[in-house]
Amino acid sequence: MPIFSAIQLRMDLRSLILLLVVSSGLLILLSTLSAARQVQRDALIESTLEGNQVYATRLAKTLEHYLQDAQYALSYVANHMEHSPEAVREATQRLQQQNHYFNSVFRVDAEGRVISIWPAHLQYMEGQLLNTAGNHAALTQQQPMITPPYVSKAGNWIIQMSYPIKDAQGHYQGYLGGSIYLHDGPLQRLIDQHPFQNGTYVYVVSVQGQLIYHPEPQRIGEFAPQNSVVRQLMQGNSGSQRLINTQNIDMLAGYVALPSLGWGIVVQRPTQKTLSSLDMLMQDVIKHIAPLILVLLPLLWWLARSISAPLERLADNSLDMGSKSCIPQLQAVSGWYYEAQRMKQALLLGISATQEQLRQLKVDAHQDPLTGLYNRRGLEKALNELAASNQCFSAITLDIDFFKQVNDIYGHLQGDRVIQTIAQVMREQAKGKDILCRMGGEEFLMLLPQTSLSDACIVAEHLRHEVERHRPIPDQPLSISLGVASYTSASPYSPEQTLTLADQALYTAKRNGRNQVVSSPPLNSEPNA
Ligand SMILES: Nc1nc2c(ncn2[C@@H]2O[C@H](COP(=O)(O)OP(=O)(O)OP(=O)(O)O)[C@@H](O)[C@H]2O)c(=O)[nH]1
Repeated sequence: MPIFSAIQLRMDLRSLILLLVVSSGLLILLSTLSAARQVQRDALIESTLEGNQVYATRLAKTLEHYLQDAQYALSYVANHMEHSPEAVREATQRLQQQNHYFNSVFRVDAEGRVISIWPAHLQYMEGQLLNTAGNHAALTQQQPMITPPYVSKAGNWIIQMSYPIKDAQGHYQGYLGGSIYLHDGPLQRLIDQHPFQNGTYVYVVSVQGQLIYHPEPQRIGEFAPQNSVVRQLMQGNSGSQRLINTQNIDMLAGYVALPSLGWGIVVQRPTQKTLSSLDMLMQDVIKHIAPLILVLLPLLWWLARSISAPLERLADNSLDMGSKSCIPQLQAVSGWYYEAQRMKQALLLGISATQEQLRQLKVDAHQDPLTGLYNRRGLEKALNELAASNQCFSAITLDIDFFKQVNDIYGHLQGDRVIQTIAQVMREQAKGKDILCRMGGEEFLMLLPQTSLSDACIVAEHLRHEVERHRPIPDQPLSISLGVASYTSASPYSPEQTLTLADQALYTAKRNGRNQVVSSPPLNSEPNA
């Protein structure tokens, strides 16, 4: 047997309904969760990108103001500074200590020699030629500027801000400079003023693609032009995007270019961190749905059972459609829904019709169609019942005399009428429990339960007389010959042999001249009539 049909046979309607409902429910739930997750995910990514860009814009403005303020403070002091060594020292000290813009402030002459520097621990450099990238840039350009990041003498990544100093004739006299640490300095305090708990961080990049600030200090000074956001900033573009960064991490970045400084600010958050809240949200949703499912499952089971139960009972009860209890049992099944009700009605109609046909078949099998009396099969059944109940009975066999003549003279239809008349007379003479039978042709038999031979002979004589009286064919006299025998518990003959005795008596009656009753044994020799 193919596997599929084997499975089909085992699967009942209840399991099918459950399977269907549970699987479609799960499918709907999963697709809803998946769609909700997708929508939520897109919204989260969108809002994170937007939030990062807004924050980058705000930070850019703050940074721009900060550096403008620092530049202004530097220019103001440079423009108003006295040239005496004490005045220069006091000015550098005040600028460094009061405003907190710079990690160090220094006055450098036109050759690049340090005239004054603050804080105090750097004063060993005074009088020395300053050999830094910032110094070279300031001396070369001789205008207000901010350098790209470089490593200071003390080994720190810094940027240098400088403002040129000129005498009354406009001759270049050196510059006033300030250094800003790119890590652990005012820049970091400014950028990290709002610490993030959610994995978000900020970095600052120059138009050359060099990291000016990064929370991992070892990365400051690194060039990252392969980073797509850095590339956008190098072209002066602002915006937001999802990207894989140089560390191969999926990021959501908002970025803003600061053309006035030649810098770009990037605020970014790992995508995975953003989406982790989504997983928690989904877990919450499932936690809320799970009890509902637990309540629903038994309900579904009950529903599936209620749907399948009437069909199961209809099927079970229909198996025994021949039994009398079948119809009442089917009627007791509650067909609470349309299809079950229709199936119940169809089964009741079908089984009633089948039972009626069976009944008719049984009747037909035991009945002679011309007279309505029992046929030979009916006789057998009646005889078996008599034998089973061990009842005594008498048998009268009878045969129409010269019936062939009737058929020959008047035809078979008239012959049939005569046969029906004999049957009618037998019915009229019979009592309630008497069994009437047409054995075939014009031969009949009467079984009289609980009747002695002498009483049976009286009945036989009545029959003979009544037949003689009837004239179904007016000009044709009608008579019958009869043989009678009896069966009792003391009888040496079986019930079947008793019928043979009656038959033999009938032949005797025929031989003796017909139209008479002969008993076996003859009446005067009956032992106990
Ligand atoms: N009309 C009709 N005739 C039948 C039927 N069955 C048998 N017969 C006829 O009954 C006749 C029986 O004839 P026989 O057996 O010679 O007996 P009989 O003429 O009655 O003579 P005895 O019995 O010796 O008195 C035959 O002609 C059969 O054709 C039937 O159902 N209808």
